[in-house]
Amino acid sequence: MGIQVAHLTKAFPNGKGIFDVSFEVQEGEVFGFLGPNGAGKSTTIRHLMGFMKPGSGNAAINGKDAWKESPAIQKVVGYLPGEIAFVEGMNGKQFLDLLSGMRGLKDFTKREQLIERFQFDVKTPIRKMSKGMKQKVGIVAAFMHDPEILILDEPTSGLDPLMQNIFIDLILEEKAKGKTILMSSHMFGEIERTCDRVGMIKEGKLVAVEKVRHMQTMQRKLFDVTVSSREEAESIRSAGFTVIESEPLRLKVAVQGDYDRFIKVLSHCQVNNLDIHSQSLEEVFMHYYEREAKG
Ligand SMILES: Nc1ncnc2c1ncn2[C@@H]1O[C@H](COP(=O)(O)OP(=O)(O)OP(=O)(O)O)[C@@H](O)[C@H]1O
Repeated sequence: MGIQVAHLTKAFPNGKGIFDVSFEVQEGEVFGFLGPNGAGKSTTIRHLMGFMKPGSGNAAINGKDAWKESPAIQKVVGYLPGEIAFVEGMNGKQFLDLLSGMRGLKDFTKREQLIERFQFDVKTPIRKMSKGMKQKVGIVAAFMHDPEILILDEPTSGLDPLMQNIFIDLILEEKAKGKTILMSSHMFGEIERTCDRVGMIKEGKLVAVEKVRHMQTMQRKLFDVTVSSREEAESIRSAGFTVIESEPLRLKVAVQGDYDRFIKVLSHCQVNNLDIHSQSLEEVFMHYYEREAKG
């Protein structure tokens, strides 16, 4: 069960679109869908919600074809669109009431908790809301019926850092309850903190799917070290690590995993200065992804 996308292709007349995209999100898994603007994240997601007919291939949720069984799917999924289409003239509460009515929602506890958590005045007319406030209404709408599957298109866009953190906590709680979640983003940080696996899409093609944990093991640390003699600098240079920058007494060395051996090499030197920088997962992905692109 969960989410399946198989060879999904949709070419727009302008030549853009998505091409042969395949991935699965297992039940209980949180999957991050990462890519730059215009890469095809929303197009893929719209197919999963049954808003678009695939050119070829298919998308399915819990074994149901997203296009053919779209009404049934929309009932069980919590969906946050990239851009929410609000009904003119409503305030936040009226909008949520409308959706609650359409879904036959009886228990409003979760909805009230979410409104409290995201701290916004639900009675504000939507046309007067900031982008962030509208996003909060969208988040409440996606989560309030406690769906088993959540499909979230750039959920933190427009949220300030405090609210981004509240959102990340919410995802982690839902994950702990066993929810299946697909979320798109162009920010690596939130994907790293929440997701089990990440798929990277570029120009309509899925270029890599990896476990976040695996990406983390590929993370390097950059040691910026200043020693007191040229001999010491040479002993570091010849120890078999990747030296990125080299001055007579100062070296920038990339170390991946074998920190202990590097520290032992340093222990024979007089270290006058030391800075350590962890390569971000985004940098790891970029390298990975350039390598994949070159084949
Ligand atoms: N209905 C459409 N007709 C023509 N082109 C489209 C249509 N929908 C999307 N596109 C194009 O397809 C590409 C993928 O768009 P999509 O919205 O899926 O990207 P995205 O990864 O979600 O980007 P963003 O981060 O900007 O939301 C873009 O070049 C977009 O202009």
